[in-house]
Order: sequence, then structure tokens, then C-alpha cells
Amino acid sequence: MIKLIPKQQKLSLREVKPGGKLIGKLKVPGDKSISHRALLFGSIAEGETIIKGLLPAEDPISTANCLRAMGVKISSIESDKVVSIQGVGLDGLKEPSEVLNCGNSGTTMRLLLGLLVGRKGRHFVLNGDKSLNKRPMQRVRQPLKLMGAEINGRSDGDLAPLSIVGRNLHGAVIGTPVASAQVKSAILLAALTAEGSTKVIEPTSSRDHSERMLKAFGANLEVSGERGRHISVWPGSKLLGQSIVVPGDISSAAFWLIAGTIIPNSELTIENVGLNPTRTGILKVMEQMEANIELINIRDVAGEPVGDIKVIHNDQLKPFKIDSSLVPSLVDEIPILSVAACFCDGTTKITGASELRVKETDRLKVMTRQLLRMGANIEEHPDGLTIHGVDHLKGNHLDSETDHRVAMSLAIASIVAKGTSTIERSNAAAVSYPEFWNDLERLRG
Ligand SMILES: O=C(O)C1=C[C@@H](OP(=O)(O)O)[C@@H](O)[C@H](O)C1
Ligand SMILES: C=C(OP(=O)(O)O)C(=O)O
Repeated sequence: MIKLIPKQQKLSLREVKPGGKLIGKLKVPGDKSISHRALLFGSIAEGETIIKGLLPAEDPISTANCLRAMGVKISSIESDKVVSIQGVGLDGLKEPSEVLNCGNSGTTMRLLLGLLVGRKGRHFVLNGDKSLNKRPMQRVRQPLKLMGAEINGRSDGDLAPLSIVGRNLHGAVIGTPVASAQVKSAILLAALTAEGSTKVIEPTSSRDHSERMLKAFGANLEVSGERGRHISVWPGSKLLGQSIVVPGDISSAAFWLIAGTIIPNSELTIENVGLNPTRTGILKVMEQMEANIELINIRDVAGEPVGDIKVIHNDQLKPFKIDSSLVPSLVDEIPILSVAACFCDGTTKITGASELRVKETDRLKVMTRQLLRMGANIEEHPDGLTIHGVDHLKGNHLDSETDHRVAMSLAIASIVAKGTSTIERSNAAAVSYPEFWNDLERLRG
């Protein structure tokens, strides 16, 4: 039902025929945010870190390769294989002899900036692919500069390639203008070797995996304030190697949660999904939609809440509202939620989501462009989308425009559309979910 069109393999043009139902159980790959952090923190800890369930996708592999280029020994990253890291300690990263290639990964570049600015006297150059080199880095550079960092690059230091000269840093109190876990985590990493304490104050709380994991590694870190918006770090503690279990990524599970809801006669159970409350905004939205979902077997795995999610098709979905207070907890799920909105009975409004414009693509623009090709009734606004439910979507020639979340969202939309679709650059999915197309094929039986 889904095939790569042979002559077009370079474009990874994939044909998706509509119809069929999705039935069965699946495990999604490891959480991308937790995987990056496990690699980074394990590298600067003392002793060995063992990671089970690390996401074997392009983005975390970029992080691992950058760390290897600075002398860290990391075993090969393959699915179902435990990864081991021989940590080099807080100040043990070597000056690399090559440019550090962050590929398509914003998390890699922004967290590395925080990690490297305090490595005194060493010089580092960070580069990314075409998409990453267009994404704003000033949001990290500016607060790090307040701590004494030296980062230079195009457009007054906003755009990669970026060069860093490691400096003595000092602690600071920093209010971040956007709720961004990447910005927060970069500051926390720099704070580990700064002189004096650092406090980050977020406008709304973003995902808190860094706080949880840094504490587990032994950092002196305190979370306070309403919904954990104030995070303080005191330098001087040693980080010690840990054993980490990475739960399944709710941002990858999102494609199956929506597929199971909108594809007639579907019934799916997604096992072992991370349910950290800073990430579960999609479940709140699915409640608004009156989707049939059930959380089963909720447990705690290595400091993160985890559970299984069962979803059954529902053809009477209510429209939903997403505003700025909800966006950080579902920021990567908005592309697939915009597909879901096309199948709701009424008008969905998404506001406060201008952050989507600075992701791998401008996701508000790209989802609007692609869904319009499918006959959706969708309007783009500076900070969001208005989507009116339609009777059906229609198959067409589509394009991920190189964005992994767009590729997977269009795949699900194509299954419920009338008529066959072709999706250009479908291989973008490998950035966060290398087995996506195989899982889709298997679930369709
Ligand atoms: O810290 C992280 O692991 C991430 C934070 C989010 O970005 P922002 O920090 O830009 O919101 C998210 O979109 C990204 O996929 C992963
Ligand atoms: C925005 C994303 O990742 P990053 O910022 O790490 O490129 C994403 O995975 O959707």
C-alpha cells in the first residue's frame, strides 16, 4: 500500500494509497529529547553511562558524532542495543580537529553551545544543514553572552556556522523571552562550570528533562516557582555516570494517536510512552476532541512517568483550541494536530504558536501549503492556524519540504484521503523516527 517509486528514489518519493485500518500494538522509538541529554550529560560525567532505549535516529546520532569528535568514546547506536559512554568529566572535552556537524538538529546545536562556551581556551566551530543554518541562535547566544561567553557567526552571531572560544563564565539571573527547553538547557549546561550560581526564569515552563536528568547525575540544581519556572544551578558538583532508560517518544506516538482516532475502524495500543507532564499537551487536546483514548499501566521508569496508550477510532470529533499556555507541551505535535483538525466537526483555533516558524521548516506555512493541496479548509495567521473541518481530504502530490514531522503528518492524512497521494522527500522521517514507514506498513497489515 506504501511504496517507494523506484525511479524517484533520490527524492524518496513515496506513494501512499488510501484506505485500510490500523490495528495492533507498537512501541515507538526512544524519546529524542531524553536521548540527546543522556548522550551529552553522560559525556561530561565521570565514569561509564549506560543507556537503554536510546533513539537510533539521525538527530541523536549527530549529537553522538560531535561528542566523539571531542574525544568521548560512545559505542555504536543501533536499535535494541544498549549504548555505553565513557565520560570524560566536566572539563575533559578536547578541542576538535574538525567542524562539529549538527546536521538537522536544533537541540544538538543549542545544547552544545551551552556546553562548550565554558571550555576555557578551546576553539569549536558548529555547522548544520541548510535548514539548521537558517534557524535563530541568538536566543541562546544572548543569555550565554551575559555569562561571559564568546560566540561569533553570520548575522551578528544569530546564524550558523558559529565559532566558540571557551571563556571563564560567571553565573547570572536570566529571564528567557520564549519558553524553550533548548535555551533553558543551554544555560543550565553553561552554569555547571560558571563562577557563582545561575537562575533561569521561564515565561511558561518548557519540557524539564534536563532538570530531572542533571539532578540524577549529581548536579546541584533546584526547581522552584509556579510550575517549575525557576531553575537554579550551583557549580562545583561532580557529575557521575548513570544508568538511563529512555521511554518511547510521545512526539512520535502522536502520529499513531491521531491515526488511530481518524482512520475508520482503527484500534491501536502504543506501549511504553513517556508521559512527563511537560510533554502531554496532546492528551489534553485529545480530551477536547472527545477522542477515545485510555492510559494504561502508568509507572515510573528511571525518574520519568511512562504508560501505554490505547486509542480507538471516533468519527464524531469536536474541534479544539490551543493557546500559548499549551503550546510548549505539544510544540512538535501541531503538524499532526492540524491534520486531526480537518476531521473535527467545526472550527479549530491554534494561537500562540509562532515558534513553529523557526523549526526545521516554517511549519505553519508548510502545513497550510500541503493541506491546501489536499482540499483542507485552513487559514494561516502570524501565530497560528484556523482550521475548519471538511467532509474529506483528497490525495495529491505532496512534499515534506525536508521536515520530518511534516512527512509523517502527511502520511497519516494520505491514508484517510480520497485518492492516492505521493509524498516527496518522505525520508525526512528518519530524523526522529527511522522505522516510521515500516511501522505504518506493518500496522496496515
Ligand atoms: O529541548 C528539546 O529537546 C526540544 C525542545 C523543543 O524546542 P524549543 O526548545 O525550541 O522549544 C522541541 O521543539 C524540540 O523538538 C526538542
Ligand atoms: C524541532 C525539532 O527538533 P530540533 O529543534 O532539535 O531540530 C523537532 O524534532 O520537531
